[in-house]
Amino acid sequence: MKPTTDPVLTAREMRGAEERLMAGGATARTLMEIAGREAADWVWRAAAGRSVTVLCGPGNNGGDGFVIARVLQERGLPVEVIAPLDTGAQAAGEARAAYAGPIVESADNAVLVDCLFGTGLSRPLGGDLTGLLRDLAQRHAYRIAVDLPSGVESDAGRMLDEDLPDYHLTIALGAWKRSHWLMPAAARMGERRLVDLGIGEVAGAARLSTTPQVSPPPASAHKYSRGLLAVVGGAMPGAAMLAARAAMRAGAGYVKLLADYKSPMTPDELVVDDSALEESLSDERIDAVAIGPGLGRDAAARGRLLTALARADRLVLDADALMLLRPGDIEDGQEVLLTPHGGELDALCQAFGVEASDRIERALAVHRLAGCAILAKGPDNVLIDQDGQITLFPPAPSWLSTAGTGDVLSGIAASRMATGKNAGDAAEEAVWLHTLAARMTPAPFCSGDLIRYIPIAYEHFL
Ligand SMILES: NC(=O)C1=CN([C@@H]2O[C@H](COP(=O)(O)OP(=O)(O)OC[C@H]3O[C@@H](n4cnc5c(N)ncnc54)[C@H](OP(=O)(O)O)[C@@H]3O)[C@@H](O)[C@H]2O)[C@@H](O)CC1
Ligand SMILES: [K+]
Repeated sequence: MKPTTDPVLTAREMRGAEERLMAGGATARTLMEIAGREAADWVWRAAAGRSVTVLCGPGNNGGDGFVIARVLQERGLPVEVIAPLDTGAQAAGEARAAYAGPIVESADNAVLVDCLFGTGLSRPLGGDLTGLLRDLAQRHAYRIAVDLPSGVESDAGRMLDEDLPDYHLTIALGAWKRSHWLMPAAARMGERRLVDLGIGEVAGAARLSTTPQVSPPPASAHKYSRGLLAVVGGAMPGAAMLAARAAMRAGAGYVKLLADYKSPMTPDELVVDDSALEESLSDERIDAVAIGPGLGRDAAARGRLLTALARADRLVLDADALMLLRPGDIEDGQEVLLTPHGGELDALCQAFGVEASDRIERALAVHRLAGCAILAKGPDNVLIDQDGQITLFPPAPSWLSTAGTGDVLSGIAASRMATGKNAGDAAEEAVWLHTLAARMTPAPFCSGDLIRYIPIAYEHFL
């Protein structure tokens, strides 16, 4: 298992972590005081002397708001509090009593601090509260969410109401919540900061990916020792070619395209092997196989997929291969990475009889039933590695929403696997290489442009 140094928790895991802190002597009130003070530091910096409105809700998120308001006022900042609901939680009530400043119906200040709801939000806000939030958002040029923007459900990245405001800064308390890194919620949060409450590691929790370190080839390297990747082509040349071209720049020493076409666009460095698939895959020097981009979805394509699965132990399955995969295809002892986008994850769930609605739960179920690692790719990548560890990532640039970038990602992941990385590490490195290449490629770009920036991204992680 990877260390969960930066855990990403569900609301339930967060409550468990809070209970452990309390068993160690902390109280809800002391935790609120620490969280509120630390959050106030961030608000103080962002406000830079400007006036602040704190919107406080009925629970402990509202209690944090009263601490923030008190601390900012003690430091001399002009502060007003709006508290549209009665305070319910005991610690929050104490925090409210300790705040001596103005409580108003509405306010026009420079900075809005949203402490209406955090992880305790259990249902949509409804008309009055959404109206209030939208109105306040219009009146405040700079908006900060404490723990979570109100209206975000903690675990699945869902918005419980429509047309809620965007924020410039979101201050997570104690630990990241899954929705800090899942769309569509993550897109509303602006910059993210984390306040440490000493929660430490949480067994079984998701983790936030940290930047990888890749290596140069060892001094004694030759093309085979660096990893031979076979990309299995099929009906359409373009997508397999993209995956192969990306793989050539992501670490493998030798990339072969197994297909019966040679287009004028084929790079000189790419070896195209058009012999029968059984024969070309019998080369024992092959370290990993990538199959799916441009494979097709007919019986011949399914035949090529079964041949690849019969002949290779380490594979990346993408695109059409994911539409063709069936329960029982992957055998024990094989190391396989699936890289589905949303529609392909739907198809996998259908093929494997998975009914969960939460994306992470769906990916976990496919991981268990298919017996492999899975990278659910998109603007918010979710990785389940071979051991079931969930890893989330900082958001990828939205310019990646263009044809072929998924083929590039699976090509990079396959290249990393060919170098000897296990499926989970290969996928994690691929996401970072792909994301950084996208940040550096002049936009709007197409997937071919993106490929040229993979080596520059690689160099960055050396
Ligand atoms: N964990 C930790 O270590 C720490 C946690 N801290 C803070 O605690 C926060 C979690 O606090 P929390 O559990 O009190 O939840 P919170 O989000 O304030 O709201 C719950 C209240 O709202 C109500 N309510 C819900 N939905 C509603 C709706 N649609 N419309 C109206 N009401 C609605 C709900 O009522 P009920 O559903 O019970 O009817 C309940 O009264 C967390 O985000 C962080 O900020 C820090 O202080 C320190 C360390
Ligand atoms: K909030």
